[in-house]
Amino acid sequence: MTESIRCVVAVVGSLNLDLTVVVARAPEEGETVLGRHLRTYPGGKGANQAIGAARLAPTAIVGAVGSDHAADVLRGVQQRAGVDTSHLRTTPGPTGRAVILVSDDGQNRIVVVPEANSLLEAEDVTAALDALDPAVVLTQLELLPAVTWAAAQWARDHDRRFVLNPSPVIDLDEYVLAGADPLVLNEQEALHYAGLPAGTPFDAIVTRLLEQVRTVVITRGGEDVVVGTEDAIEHLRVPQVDVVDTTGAGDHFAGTLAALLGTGEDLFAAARRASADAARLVASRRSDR
Ligand SMILES: OC[C@H]1O[C@H](O)[C@H](O)[C@@H]1O
Repeated sequence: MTESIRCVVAVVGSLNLDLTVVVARAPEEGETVLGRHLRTYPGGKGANQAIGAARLAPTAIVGAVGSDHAADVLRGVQQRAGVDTSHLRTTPGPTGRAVILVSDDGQNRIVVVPEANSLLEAEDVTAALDALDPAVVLTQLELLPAVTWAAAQWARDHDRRFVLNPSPVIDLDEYVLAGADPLVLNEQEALHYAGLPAGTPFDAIVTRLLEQVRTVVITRGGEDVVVGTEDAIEHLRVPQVDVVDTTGAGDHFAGTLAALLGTGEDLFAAARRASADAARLVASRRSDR
């Protein structure tokens, strides 16, 4: 008899087919620019995070895709990465899409059209987490607020680690924020949730966030990663690389971090390793990842 492997990370999250246009520079308002080429890639913050986590620990994705070809593509990509897709719902209609502009400096601008992602319901999440019984629940904010709430509530009720990547930025319920351990976010998101203006010193931002959440990890691109707990705030150095495409790097960071935390790594060590992995990703084209 084969023993089933315990799920370490359950990613409650979005899956999108990314339509990516590479441009020399992003257009200004009212301006037209020529794109270099258009490519499609499997994406969605949840899907990207699940792939990052699955490299290090048994991982499942809890989400929804549509009933189109994109759904087959995304499910196949998850399965080939070793992600358990048995809690991926198929809903009538299209799968989520994202339109992404990547400019020559490697930076991106993203518009997400949620489609099937917005059909995932709180009950789906609770039932899936009951069945998977993960050590860590990782989520972001491309799903309905009630779904995020259900993920946070399940983790709290079952005393499991809740890793929250509050992206894209919305006005988030205090209850959801309070469970975050850690809250994983970038600089702009950190300013928003801290309610502080640009230019505020990072330790002050972390201190403010720690009034709302248990632990904080702020990724600052090539600058550093700031990790805050009730005992210490540390600025971790990140590897310096030539930036090719930053798309999905933050997701990869969050997935890696969740997997390492789920396997018993300490937060500072996990953030160090996750930033090294994310740096490697940023230095490569998505087609080569
Ligand atoms: O973080 C990058 C991701 O954001 C959006 O979800 C896109 O689908 C893309 O893959």
